Amino acid sequence: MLFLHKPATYLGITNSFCSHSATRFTCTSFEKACAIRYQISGLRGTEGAIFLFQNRCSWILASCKKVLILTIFRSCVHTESCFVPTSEIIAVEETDLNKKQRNSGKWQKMAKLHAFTVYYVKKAQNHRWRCSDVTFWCVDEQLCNQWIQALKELLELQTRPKQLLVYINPYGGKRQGKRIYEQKVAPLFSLASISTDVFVTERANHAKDNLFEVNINKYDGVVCVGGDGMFSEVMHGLIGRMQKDSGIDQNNPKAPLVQCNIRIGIIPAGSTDCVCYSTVGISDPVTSALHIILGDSQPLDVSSVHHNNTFLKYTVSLLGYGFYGDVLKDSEKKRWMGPMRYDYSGFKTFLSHHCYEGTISFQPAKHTLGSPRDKDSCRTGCHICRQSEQQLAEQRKKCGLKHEEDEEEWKVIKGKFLAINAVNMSCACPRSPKGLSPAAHLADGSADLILVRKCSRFDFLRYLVRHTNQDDQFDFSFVDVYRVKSFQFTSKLLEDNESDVTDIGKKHFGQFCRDHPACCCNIANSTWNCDGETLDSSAIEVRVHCQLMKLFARGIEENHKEAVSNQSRVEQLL
Ligand SMILES: Nc1ncnc2c1ncn2[C@@H]1O[C@H](COP(=O)(O)OP(=O)(O)OP(=O)(O)O)[C@@H](O)[C@H]1O
Ligand SMILES: CCCCCCCCCCCCC/C=C/[C@@H](O)[C@H](CO)NC(=O)CCCCC
Ligand SMILES: [Ca+2]
Repeated sequence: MLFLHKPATYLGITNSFCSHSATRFTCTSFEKACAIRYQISGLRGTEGAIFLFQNRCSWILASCKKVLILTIFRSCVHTESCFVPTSEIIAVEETDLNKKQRNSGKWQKMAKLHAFTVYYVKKAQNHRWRCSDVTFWCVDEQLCNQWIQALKELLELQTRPKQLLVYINPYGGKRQGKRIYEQKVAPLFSLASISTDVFVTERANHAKDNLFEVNINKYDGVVCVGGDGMFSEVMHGLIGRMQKDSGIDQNNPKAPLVQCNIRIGIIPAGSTDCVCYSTVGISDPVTSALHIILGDSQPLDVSSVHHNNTFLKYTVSLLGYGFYGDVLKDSEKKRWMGPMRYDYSGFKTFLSHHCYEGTISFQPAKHTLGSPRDKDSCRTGCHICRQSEQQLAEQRKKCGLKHEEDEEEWKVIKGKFLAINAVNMSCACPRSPKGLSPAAHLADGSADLILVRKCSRFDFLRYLVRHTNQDDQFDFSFVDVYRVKSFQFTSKLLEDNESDVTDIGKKHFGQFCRDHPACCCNIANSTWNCDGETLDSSAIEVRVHCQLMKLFARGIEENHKEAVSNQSRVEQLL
């Protein structure tokens, strides 16, 4: 149990909301406390933090402030302590004492007590977050209310969602979406006083169609419970609605799209959950719910895919031709298998070892500082993404929504490929923890284009295995990777058909290369896997739109080493 003294004193010492600058600190009589406070304020991440000291021995705080403060700090030296930034407090509630006292017999004999509970984010291993709580007790009702009021005011200052629109796909992944939402997410939203309008979808595209009709301005965000396919649906609904409301023609591949400011939260309940994993660092419904509650914001690049001036789809994770297109096509017939379908179809497609001939042309992304071969990955507060954000703002200032003519050079590559993968983000997921392109950025306005040329089955297996371990998957002579801002692809079959439409033999799908009977090259086209959905056209034109939308996420945080070392420095000071 923890007992507290007056909010002003406590918060003053610990550099919380009442004072952000050292000079405004007035508690000069407490020399030791002052010294501690000055040193704490020099630590990164402690601005505006309240410090909750967990202490196994319980005491009621006396009125003598000096003794009180020193007592707190002294008694913390050898005990557990933690500090919680105010931005990571979930809720503050008056505590139901009847319930608490039943659990703690010794307090029953005492005078009337008052208490409140602070719910906060506790960071665990592997980017997992949990809701933890600490209860503060007090004999003085007024003091207790003063604390509750002070903390609630502090929470009001945070910009957090209050009203959310939730779509649940009951059939995604292992068909657990509804249960996950009701048992793990809804109680947290209610604790954080978030109101929700919940739709359980009844068919594919239900959520997307609904987003064109609802009064979207009523909501601070949209939550989708499901996998990448469900996220894609919600994203298409929101971006499409935004363009429609602004009179932008999505069929024009060069149209500058209007940014979508309403954030999407993803509660993972699908088969791959790549977007969630790549933006949060883990596929875990409670962690995602807490990111939504705190009102985190992560901008995201979105690519548009067109064919012959017709809009096909948007993509944020994988746009893959060849291997991943074939895996998807085969796996769609096996949906009943659940997430296992990808393992089955993956193995089958690997054995078939088809390669496809075609031409890729692309514009290298010269505006961004990074390269796909960088050793560092995109992390929370990434400076490369921030630089792209600044460029975007400058460009908007200069041209507004006008389209800027793009004269930059195109590179052309012809060949036979086992896989052509374009990824807007790393595409990390539980199957591949560092993803298809570990150094790809979430919001730098570029995609990584990975070309896997024809090679032996054994070499392709070596390449695939590197998606699952720490080795560099680009360190192969048959793999090339480019950072691009746009690209086009045309299959050889289509090129031939366009140049010689009378050659009927070439239109026969499913045949193999006639010139070289032993060749694995498939005359038929593969299909594009666009974030887990197949595209009808093999010839496509792709353009990356920098930071077109936002998620309730903060990117993957650096390992907790830094946070832990901050905390232990605070402990040392105490
Ligand atoms: N009620 C529904 N009935 C049938 N299909 C639906 C329904 N609601 C949504 N869908 C569609 O189901 C598709 C797949 O859903 P979802 O992405 O949630 O699961 P998944 O495919 O198992 O996971 P992942 O995309 O991560 O591999 C989506 O494209 C979505 O449009
Ligand atoms: C011998 C060991 C070889 C193991 C190779 C494992 C490689 C796994 C890489 C996984 C990359 C996933 C990229 C994300 C794609 C999503 O947009 C999409 C929709 O959810 N999922 C798939 O297409 C599902 C794709 C699943 C492919 C297996
Ligand atoms: Ca990107």
